[in-house]
Amino acid sequence: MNEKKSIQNVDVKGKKVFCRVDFNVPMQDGEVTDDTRIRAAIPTIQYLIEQGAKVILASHLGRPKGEAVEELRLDPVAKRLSNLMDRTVTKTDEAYGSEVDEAISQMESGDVLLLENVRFYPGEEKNDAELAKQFANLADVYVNDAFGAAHRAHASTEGIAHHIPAVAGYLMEKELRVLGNALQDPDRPFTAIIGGAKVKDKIGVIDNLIDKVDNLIIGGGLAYTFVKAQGYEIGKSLLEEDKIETAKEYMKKAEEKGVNFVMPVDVIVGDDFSNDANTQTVDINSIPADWEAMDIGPKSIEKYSDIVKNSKLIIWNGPMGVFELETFANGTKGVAEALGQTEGYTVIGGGDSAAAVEKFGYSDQMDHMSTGGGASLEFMEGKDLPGVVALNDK
Ligand SMILES: Nc1ncnc2c1ncn2[C@@H]1O[C@H](COP(=O)(O)OP(=O)(O)O)[C@@H](O)[C@H]1O
Ligand SMILES: O=C(OP(=O)(O)O)[C@H](O)COP(=O)(O)O
Ligand SMILES: [Mg+2]
Repeated sequence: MNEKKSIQNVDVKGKKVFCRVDFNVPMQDGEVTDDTRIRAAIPTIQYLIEQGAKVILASHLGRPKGEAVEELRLDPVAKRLSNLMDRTVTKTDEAYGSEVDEAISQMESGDVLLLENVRFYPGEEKNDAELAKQFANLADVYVNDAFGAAHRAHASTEGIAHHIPAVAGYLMEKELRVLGNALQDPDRPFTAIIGGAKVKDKIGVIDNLIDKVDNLIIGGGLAYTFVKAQGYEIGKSLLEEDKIETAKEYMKKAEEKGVNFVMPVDVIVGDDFSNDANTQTVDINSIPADWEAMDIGPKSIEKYSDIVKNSKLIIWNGPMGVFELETFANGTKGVAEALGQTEGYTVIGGGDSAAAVEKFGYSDQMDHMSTGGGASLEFMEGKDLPGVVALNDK
């Protein structure tokens, strides 16, 4: 990262700045339920304002797959940012085009504009060259502060950087510095806890983590592809069918390398994806058909907590269960508590994991709360992040 230009190495005074942020925040009923990622981007936005730049913010929200989805518009995000910064944030209903051109032409130094969800355009995730140019045409300088999306080579995270001067924002810099330091010659025992719902994205990370960690704990929706790979039935639990063989290979590799591969020993199953679901606590080999495993059970929490308390470095990405529903929150709460109590160095990554830790009141006890889940995992694996690679060298 040292070799990439940062916001301080470029003149932004009075310039139009396209600033990619990760405002992919948890939402419910049109309200932002956790604004960690919005707050994390404020130092960069504030700096740009102080420099008299015209700040054009861009972000994705959710996975709208290239078309406009009403619930994924960024208006609630603009409102929250405006409240947090106590200033007007103009929001456009497009991310480029005549409405945007008009709004930018009205901007004065220090004004802040938020473009519409960039994933409403099919070219965003395809890293379409034309769309990247459209974005670049809006501004003089590109700042990437979206660490949480830096593992994506998309038009607003990668493509645009090839057209105008491109530098890292403060959040991007801080994330790379802190995560880089933690991973350099890690203290041991080194434990990784991986959960969450983005199974396809995250399962591959395990391969490289096995080469680095002493304990690899699996939980959340990610666990059940492994449970299935062990030969147990998983009812209606989250499954990535075509990753079962991969899961088997990873478990074998962990055994060969002497890595302690830790799976849930019991789970809470529900008959409905709601707080009113009927629930049962069952051993991992007894998940009933037609039920869905939505949290880890008490024996698993205890097992995971013991390992966490005896570790010197713990990285955690992905909730242990559907923590948004109180009925299935105990696993995530229990693991968060153990991380809060351990003397080891704790790194939490991911929009939803950070939201959970915040919700349960443990964020002050963590050593580093990363805004990136998939991004922090890929970085810690040693992979290059396309959103960083594309920035200008010093
Ligand atoms: N057993 C499970 N079944 C279904 N979804 C789950 C399960 N455990 C966790 N989840 C969901 O995983 C989501 C977060 O996953 P992910 O985005 O991968 O994590 P992060 O944002 O921390 O990187 C949460 O919304 C949570 O409800
Ligand atoms: O929320 C995000 O990642 P995370 O769930 O791993 O924390 C980022 O905004 C990336 O989103 P994406 O996984 O839809 O590309
Ligand atoms: Mg997430």
